[in-house]
Amino acid sequence: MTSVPRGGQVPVVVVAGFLGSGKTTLLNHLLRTASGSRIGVLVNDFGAINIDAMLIAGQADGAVSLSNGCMCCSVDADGVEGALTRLLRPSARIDAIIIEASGIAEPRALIRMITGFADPRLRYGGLLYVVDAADVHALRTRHPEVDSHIEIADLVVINKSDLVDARELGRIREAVAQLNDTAPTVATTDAVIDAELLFDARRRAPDARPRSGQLTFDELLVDADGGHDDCDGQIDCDGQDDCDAHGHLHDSYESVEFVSEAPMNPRRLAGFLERPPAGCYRIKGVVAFDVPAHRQKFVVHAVGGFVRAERRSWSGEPRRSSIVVIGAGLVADEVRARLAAAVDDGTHDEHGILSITRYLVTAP
Ligand SMILES: Nc1nc2c(ncn2[C@@H]2O[C@H](COP(=O)(O)OP(=O)(O)OP(=O)(O)O)[C@@H](O)[C@H]2O)c(=O)[nH]1
Repeated sequence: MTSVPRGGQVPVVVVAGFLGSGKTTLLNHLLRTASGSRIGVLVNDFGAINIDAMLIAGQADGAVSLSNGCMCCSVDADGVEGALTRLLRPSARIDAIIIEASGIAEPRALIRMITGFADPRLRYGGLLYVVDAADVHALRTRHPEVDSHIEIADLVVINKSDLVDARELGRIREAVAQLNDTAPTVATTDAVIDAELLFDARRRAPDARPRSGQLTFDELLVDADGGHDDCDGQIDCDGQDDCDAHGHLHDSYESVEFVSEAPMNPRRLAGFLERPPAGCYRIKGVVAFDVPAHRQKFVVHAVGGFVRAERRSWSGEPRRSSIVVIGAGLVADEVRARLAAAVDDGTHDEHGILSITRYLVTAP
């Protein structure tokens, strides 16, 4: 990827990759490790509930989240432009901006949107494309358009390399190189990459005022009139030049959201994650259980056949479960009915929590 020129333009790096490949994990890693740099983050999630923004380190610290469907296709690019403009104001003193595209965004349209902004303080910083090592071959068969995304990447991160052996990793590298022989590839577990690959983290002038890490949400919104976009969870696409979207991945994907104020039953929720409804590819959510010693916030993920859970603390937000199910051909009523059946009805189940805790990973 390119480094920041002395002129001081802020690079805008797009992080894209299919559903569940590890984009949020990567972003979180960068936010945790690039402590010397101030990174502005735009998160674009698919669906009305922005789970990704909830999962960004520090509870959306420094994140402007745009839950208006697929960013590349929002008719009104002002939402993105406005957010970028806020991040670019001098008082924000941002070193780099990362846009996490939704898992079914069309990177080309996003890149055109960024390069189309006539703001001299901004420069396109490249496309980082994340692939899931365990799924990339099947994904390319299912969605051949992924090849064209890899072709235009400036850096390809082959994530989840822990799930494949060295020979398979070699095959994936070869396949990526056949599509794109100029972009470097990095094989990672838990998307651990060096921030220097994305932008020059040493850019700050020696006499610059000390900075206190990431911007807070409030700092970002300080001069935001209207702030976040009016979002209705719809994907708006009018087929403009910047949005020759027909044939985009999101055409065939939809999401179903489920929110419960009552806690979930761990065993039944685990059953849902392990045997997802027909057409489901991806499930993610934050979940509350009413189980002694397990009343923390559980973050649950299912991608393909893989389930993962993390335990975090609630940081002031309501103890509520929010789950997003993404797939093709989902029957929304059935999905919601199955999740409703996984709400805790008070049935005693002494060891039920084990069906979730067995999937716990230590947050990287
Ligand atoms: N085994 C394994 N799991 C990983 C790795 N990186 C991420 N994951 C898990 O994969 C799941 C999806 O990761 P995310 O970072 O949320 O993926 P994403 O690309 O942001 O997903 P979408 O927002 O749905 O597109 C989570 O359960 C992660 O913990 C890895 O290197 N190995």
